[in-house]
Amino acid sequence: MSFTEIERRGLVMLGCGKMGSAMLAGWLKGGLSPSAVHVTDPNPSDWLRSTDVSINADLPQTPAVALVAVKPQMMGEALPRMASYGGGATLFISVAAGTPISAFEAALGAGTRIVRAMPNTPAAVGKGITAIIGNEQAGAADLDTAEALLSAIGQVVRLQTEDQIDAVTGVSGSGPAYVFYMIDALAAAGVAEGLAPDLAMHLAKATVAGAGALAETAAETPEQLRINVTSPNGTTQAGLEVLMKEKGGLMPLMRATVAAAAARSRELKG
Ligand SMILES: NC(=O)C1=CN([C@@H]2O[C@H](COP(=O)(O)OP(=O)(O)OC[C@H]3O[C@@H](n4cnc5c(N)ncnc54)[C@H](OP(=O)(O)O)[C@@H]3O)[C@@H](O)[C@H]2O)C=CC1
Ligand SMILES: O=C(O)[C@@H]1CCC=N1
Repeated sequence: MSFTEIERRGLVMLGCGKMGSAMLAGWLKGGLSPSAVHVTDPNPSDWLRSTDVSINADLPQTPAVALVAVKPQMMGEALPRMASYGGGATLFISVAAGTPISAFEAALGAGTRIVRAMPNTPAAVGKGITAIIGNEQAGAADLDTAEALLSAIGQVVRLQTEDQIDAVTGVSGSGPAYVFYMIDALAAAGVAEGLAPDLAMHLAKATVAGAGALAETAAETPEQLRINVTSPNGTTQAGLEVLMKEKGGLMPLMRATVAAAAARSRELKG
């Protein structure tokens, strides 16, 4: 399936909140015609209204793609509206945490082509990462279509098995929230050391953004990049002796954080 087919048959979005809007912004920026996009959402945002996409109007009969971006808790209410698209003519892409492919097959029919995806919010600036996995009916062309669509908002990785998505959710789906909290924590620590709040936040944001960019592009591993910052018996060593404590340090804390998020993802399956 090509974008030409999406332009011809349409793309339907069920739910267009934070994640849906991030993706839609990427697609519109990438050249997708607003007239090809049909959104169903009870509370369209001002941003969504400012685009020329069709909102809560008549939907195409057999869109090329139906994107499901409602909260998992709303799925039971929202999905039946898409039942007429089941059976194979439309490719479904779901970004919902927790909701397994089997739940879509049960609601939409076993012949339905479904790609389950786990993106993250840096998608809003084209810096997302999305993991995808298809059901048996989703062929190579469907995965290529999903990857092409999701590439508009960042990187795409393919999974081997659906159960990997719980750990992916715990790492990269929820991960931006951990990093944002770390920015707050770093800034608050700067304020506690006497810096003005604005300056502390500026330093914290730029440090996390810069370290992230360096980690992504440098040939060295994150471990080596850390070593590069750490002068023997210097300031970083003093700081890391706290952060890297075996008990109560960041490693066990992050392990417990990701485990809790992944466990919640498994739990959402119901
Ligand atoms: N936010 C994130 O970082 C990530 C989210 N996800 C997944 O993306 C999905 C959406 O999350 P997010 O964008 O954050 O949530 P939002 O609440 O921002 O967006 C969901 C949207 O769906 C609307 N909605 C509710 N009920 C229906 C319905 N019956 N039919 C159509 N639309 C409906 C909501 O309206 P209203 O506000 O009125 O309820 C809202 O606008 C979730 O399943 C989540 O697991 C995946 C990865 C990352
Ligand atoms: O918190 C959540 O459940 C969603 C899934 C990953 C990020 N946000």
